[in-house]
Amino acid sequence: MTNFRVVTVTLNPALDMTGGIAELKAGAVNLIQSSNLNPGGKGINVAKVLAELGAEVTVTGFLGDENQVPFKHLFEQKNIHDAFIRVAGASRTNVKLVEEPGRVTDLNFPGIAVSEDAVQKLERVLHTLAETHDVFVIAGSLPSGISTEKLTSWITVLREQGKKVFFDSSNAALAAGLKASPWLVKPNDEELSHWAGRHLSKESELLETGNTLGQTGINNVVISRGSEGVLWLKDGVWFASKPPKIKVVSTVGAGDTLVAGMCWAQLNQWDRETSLSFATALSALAVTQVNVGVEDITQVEAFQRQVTVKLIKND
Ligand SMILES: Nc1ncnc2c1ncn2[C@@H]1O[C@H](COP(=O)(O)OP(=O)(O)OP(=O)(O)O)[C@@H](O)[C@H]1O
Ligand SMILES: O=P(O)(O)OC[C@@]1(O)O[C@H](CO)[C@@H](O)[C@@H]1O
Repeated sequence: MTNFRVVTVTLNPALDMTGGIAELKAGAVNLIQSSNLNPGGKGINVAKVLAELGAEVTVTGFLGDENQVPFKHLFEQKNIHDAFIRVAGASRTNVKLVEEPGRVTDLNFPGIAVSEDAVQKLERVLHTLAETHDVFVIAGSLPSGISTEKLTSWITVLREQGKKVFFDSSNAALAAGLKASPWLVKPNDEELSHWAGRHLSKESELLETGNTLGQTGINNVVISRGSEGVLWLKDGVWFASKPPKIKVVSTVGAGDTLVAGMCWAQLNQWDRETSLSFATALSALAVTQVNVGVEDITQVEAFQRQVTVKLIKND
């Protein structure tokens, strides 16, 4: 019997303040035309989407005690189990400026520094959750107080316990997580380029770098490419998907939604084409709205019929 229990770990959550603007001018006064404030952070976004799809989700990580109310509301609304460690202070507010054609400028702040005591508390929570959960999603940046070595060791321990770890991060945290061979990684093309130390613009370059990752023991390498879609390596075989052409409202959280879709597909043990077309459609739908979430599953199914999936020759 499949269980649909998932833990998502957000070490550095954020309130996302999204502002709509016709055209952003650096160094000038910019008037914002519309605004939204939503609890976010990569693991929380994944949790929200998974909960809406029907998974039983537990969230953990570090949450500031001063502005936790919107997060708590979200967890209550979506029946998400709250296992966050509270830390003194306010979780960061990240600013997302969305210009008319859908271009997003992210202003991501550092977040609250985490104490050694809080780190130990989180380790105990992860240890307990590992007794009853097989799937963990670790996503987002590291706040100060969490070393990259810690991240590597957490993923290593979970993998040694046979857990499926989905991992999505960037910069030094991405490199640290990759060292522990998570079960699935989802860099976007830019993050992968940064990791590789060279600009990967062609599909062949992305495949080559993805193959290198696959050879390190990572079971699934999922590369997201915005409107170009997704490349997915599993068992030495690449598949590519292309989403339908859509009007972009905001791309914030599209990558998290893709991770949630891949995770949901795995929980359901769908075949590869179904998994990839579903996750691609789900993430494309995310782009048509400001916040992440699946209001209407029939919309996802309609998008899924327009996604193309093809096998790629891997030389
Ligand atoms: N303009 C778009 N049109 C259609 N689908 C899109 C578009 N942008 C993103 N997507 C879908 O969302 C997926 C993830 O997008 P992207 O590659 O931008 O992730 P990301 O950079 O990790 O996102 P973020 O960090 O903002 O959450 C893509 O692979 C694609 O399936
Ligand atoms: O600084 P990080 O943790 O890498 O990214 C944080 C963040 O940009 O990721 C989500 C979108 O993917 C947002 O909800 C959030 O603001």
